[in-house]
Amino acid sequence: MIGTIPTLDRFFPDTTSDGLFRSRRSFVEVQKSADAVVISTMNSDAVVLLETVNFAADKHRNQRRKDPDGTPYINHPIGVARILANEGGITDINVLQAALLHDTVEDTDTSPAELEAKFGPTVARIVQEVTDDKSLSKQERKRQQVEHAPHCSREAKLVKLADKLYNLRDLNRCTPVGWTPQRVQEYFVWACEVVKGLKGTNPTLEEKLGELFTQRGVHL
Ligand SMILES: Nc1nc2c(ncn2[C@@H]2O[C@H](COP(=O)(O)OP(=O)(O)O)[C@@H](OP(=O)(O)OP(=O)(O)O)[C@H]2O)c(=O)[nH]1
Repeated sequence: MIGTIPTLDRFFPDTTSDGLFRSRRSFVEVQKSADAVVISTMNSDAVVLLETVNFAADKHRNQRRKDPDGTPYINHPIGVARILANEGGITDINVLQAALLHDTVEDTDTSPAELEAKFGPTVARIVQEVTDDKSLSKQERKRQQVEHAPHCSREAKLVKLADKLYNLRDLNRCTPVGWTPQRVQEYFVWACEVVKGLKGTNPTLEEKLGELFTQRGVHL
């Protein structure tokens, strides 16, 4: 699109210098060329997702997965978001952002207030819903996930479904360092109990989870 010289304020009337969540309008980049100002438009959702994945990558920068290769941790949240988009058919930007950020509060120094200031209340709320209370014992955290799953919002249920699908596939791919076959099986059994409370949210993701459980002799 070729146009006259605009002021950026005209295109970012609702954007703050440090806030992204209000800048949902078309992102307009102005480039001066020899004889005209070229205005190219870029999907604002793409910009928001780039900022979100950059934030998550920075927060998880020193963390690795438990697999023998020590895969960078950020591969997990990116994978969860990709499952939602590519397999779950999810286009809700808040859900995709929450997937990218889902372990930042639980596993890094990120606070819920920081997420709300940067990404808005909806994203912060979804992340909070999928965040375990690390002050509790592992047994109690696992119990609470089963108990809370049915009461989560649909958005949080989607993130939880994709999170479990990613982790179960990862367990089939390779065993985390120090895990016995029994511990792997126990994770499948426990994950199935959580997923039972998420049923009726996304048929495709639930079917794929069901197949993994069946292969392990566990039934949804
Ligand atoms: N399968 C797999 N999981 C890995 C790997 N590296 C890290 N994890 C994480 O380990 C957690 C599961 O391990 P557990 O021993 O059951 O839980 P814990 O870390 O809370 O003690 C999951 O995180 P979580 O946030 O606790 O998820 P969830 O337990 O709520 O599903 C999963 O994302 C890996 O290489 N493979």
